Amino acid sequence: MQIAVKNISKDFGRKRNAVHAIKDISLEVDHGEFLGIMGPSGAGKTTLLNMISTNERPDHGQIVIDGLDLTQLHDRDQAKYRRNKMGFIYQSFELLDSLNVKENVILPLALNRANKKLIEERFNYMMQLLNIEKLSDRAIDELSLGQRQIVAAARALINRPEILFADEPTGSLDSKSATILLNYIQMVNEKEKTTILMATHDAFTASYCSRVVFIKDGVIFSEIVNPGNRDKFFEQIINMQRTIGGGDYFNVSKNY
Ligand SMILES: Nc1ncnc2c1ncn2[C@@H]1O[C@H](COP(=O)(O)OP(=O)(O)OP(=O)(O)O)[C@@H](O)[C@H]1O
Repeated sequence: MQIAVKNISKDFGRKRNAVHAIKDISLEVDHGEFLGIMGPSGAGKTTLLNMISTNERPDHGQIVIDGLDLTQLHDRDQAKYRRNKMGFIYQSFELLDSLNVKENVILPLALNRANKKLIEERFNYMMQLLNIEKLSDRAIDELSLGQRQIVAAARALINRPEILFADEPTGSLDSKSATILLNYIQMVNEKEKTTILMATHDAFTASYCSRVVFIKDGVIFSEIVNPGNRDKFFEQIINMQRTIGGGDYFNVSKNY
């Protein structure tokens, strides 16, 4: 087991206005898993991801990764841990418009003061792996949304993170771009053995995972393991969404 989430809780606000975003959640994730986190809007998906990635501190409980209790680290050491071991992809890409594609992708290595040769090697490898070599010199505003997200994935992965966190990575993409991105993420999971934690409300996106945990109102409601067939898994996810309820997050009609 790589990640042990032990009895974490998180409240926002105070007293009468307090929101109990996460209530005593425990969860284990193995090395190389591709874990999906699903649940209705406001269920606590982003808060849970942010706590596991140390971007947010839990009020109670521990996050233990490879035997190290990250909740015991000071902010500065947590930031260093994130830089060295974790990669992030968000719905909004978070690329810097003032830099071109190459400059964006190599940024994590440049910030870590990696040597030039390593930067070139890793850059070429990543661009080839994700099939975006042609985009190297482009400006960010010359890219389609799908291309932007694959560039964001390249940047998240250039450091060879042990864990990739993806929060609604397909949320801004059309179905074709989403499919391309998900195939690349799955390939990276298999080829690089990167552990992936992905929050999504979209059943098709979640069907790429090896396991999906469903949260509702800040607690784990259930989980499903991919039976080894994506279509079947997709159906199981849809059925679980129906069981949980929770309004408009059912993205069933999306025709991929
Ligand atoms: N910074 C914050 N301040 C106050 N309340 C917050 C904050 N962040 C999250 N919350 C609340 O905590 C709960 C869980 O939010 P969270 O964003 O984790 O849910 P989610 O499942 O990711 O939702 P969505 O699918 O809509 O993104 C919600 O009720 C939300 O309003």
